[in-house]
Amino acid sequence: MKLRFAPSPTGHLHVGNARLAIANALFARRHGAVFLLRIDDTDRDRSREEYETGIETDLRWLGIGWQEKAHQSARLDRYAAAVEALKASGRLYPCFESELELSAKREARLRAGKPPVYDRAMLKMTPEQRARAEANGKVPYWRFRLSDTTRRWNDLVMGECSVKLTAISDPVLLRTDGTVLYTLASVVDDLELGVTHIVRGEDHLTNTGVQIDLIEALGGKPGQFAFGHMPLLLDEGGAKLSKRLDGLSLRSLRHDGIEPEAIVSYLSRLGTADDPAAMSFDEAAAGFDLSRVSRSAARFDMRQLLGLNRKLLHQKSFAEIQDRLPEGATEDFWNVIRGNVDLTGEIAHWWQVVAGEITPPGLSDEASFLEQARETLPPAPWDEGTWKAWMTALRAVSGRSGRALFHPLRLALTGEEAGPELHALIRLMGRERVLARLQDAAFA
Ligand SMILES: Nc1ncnc2c1ncn2[C@@H]1O[C@H](COP(=O)(O)OP(=O)(O)OP(=O)(O)O)[C@@H](O)[C@H]1O
Repeated sequence: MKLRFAPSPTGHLHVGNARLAIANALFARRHGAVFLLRIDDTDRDRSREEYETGIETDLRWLGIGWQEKAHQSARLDRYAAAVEALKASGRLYPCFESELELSAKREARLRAGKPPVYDRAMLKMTPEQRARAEANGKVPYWRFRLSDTTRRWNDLVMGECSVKLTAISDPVLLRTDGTVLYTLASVVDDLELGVTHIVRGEDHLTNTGVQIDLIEALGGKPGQFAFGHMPLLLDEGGAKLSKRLDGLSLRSLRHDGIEPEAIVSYLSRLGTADDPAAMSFDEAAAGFDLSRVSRSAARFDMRQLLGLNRKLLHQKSFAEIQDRLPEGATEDFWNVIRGNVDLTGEIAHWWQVVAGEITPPGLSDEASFLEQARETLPPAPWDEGTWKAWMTALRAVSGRSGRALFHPLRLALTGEEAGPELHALIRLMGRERVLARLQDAAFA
């Protein structure tokens, strides 16, 4: 078994692309199949090496490896050979009509109440007519003559699908400049590189009937491939994600401090009836089933992803996160803050709170209370009973309790309205820092 993920290196992978990469990788892991990374780089103007490097970085970050890699740009001779074979079998025929002529024909057919399908006029051209056109400097493009049949397949996601080829215009597979179209390149690759399962986005669904026809014309069997078309992923506003728009890229999520496991967990169960849960790559693979994926478009929900990220961070041990903690950060520090971070980027902030500087909140209204807090602060050394002893003393001198007692303290000590438990934070901060913070807040 072999699956492939085939991105074009024309931008950074977004979460929609990632959904497909993850689906292929999980399917491959679950069934022990080979994962092929195919770089669809035939668009020389838009393809860039840095994007290809970026795709590899993103995939590795998600925990996706590949056993094989191919570049379409290195296989142009294979596409040329397929073109020759199709010409020889008469399935590829030359056409000379201009865009203008074609649109006039389309309109005439529509006016006559017929579907605007190409009329195959060029199939009837005699060798003399063709020679004359070429002598006049015209260069043909080439269309693939579709079978007069309906192609059917049982899609792994969409269920029973069919495409009536007589309702479709014969597609152009070779341009006047000699370059081939994606449909041809993709089919040649899938046939020659031994792919067995084609799992891709719904944007390729309408083309599948044509591809099955082409597979057969190139010597394959119509049922040789299993197809699965996953619905497109929309952004929170309902728009289709695109590399061109650089929206919701994996790169930006990584920079924002999202964990790769959160993305894999979220995207592997998106559009299924399963509740989103934080899981490892192997757990995600074990329960992955394309037939459970909804057939309608899914919407990306950042809150769900952040929720999973928070859970995953909470579960991480010091050893697992250590290399991403600020220098000097201890296991105690991690255990105190880990329940309070949505994103790894927030860790540095809490490190500043316990071991660095914060902007003092202006609490001059609370100056006398903060002074009482300084006076009642127990002497060093501190232990687990310190906080309780301090609060008992402070309650007695200030007459405060509940929020009136804790809120100004939290603000003065951390600069934040909410966060990890204060009793744990003060032990990480140490007595001198606590005293300084109380003073700074009173005079800010
Ligand atoms: N919004 C999306 N949701 C789900 N899958 C998508 C989405 N966009 C692309 N894909 C899938 O991602 C895979 C890689 O495709 P490709 O590199 O052509 O991405 P693309 O974002 O459509 O590119 P571009 O924006 O440059 O046209 C394909 O299987 C494609 O079907």
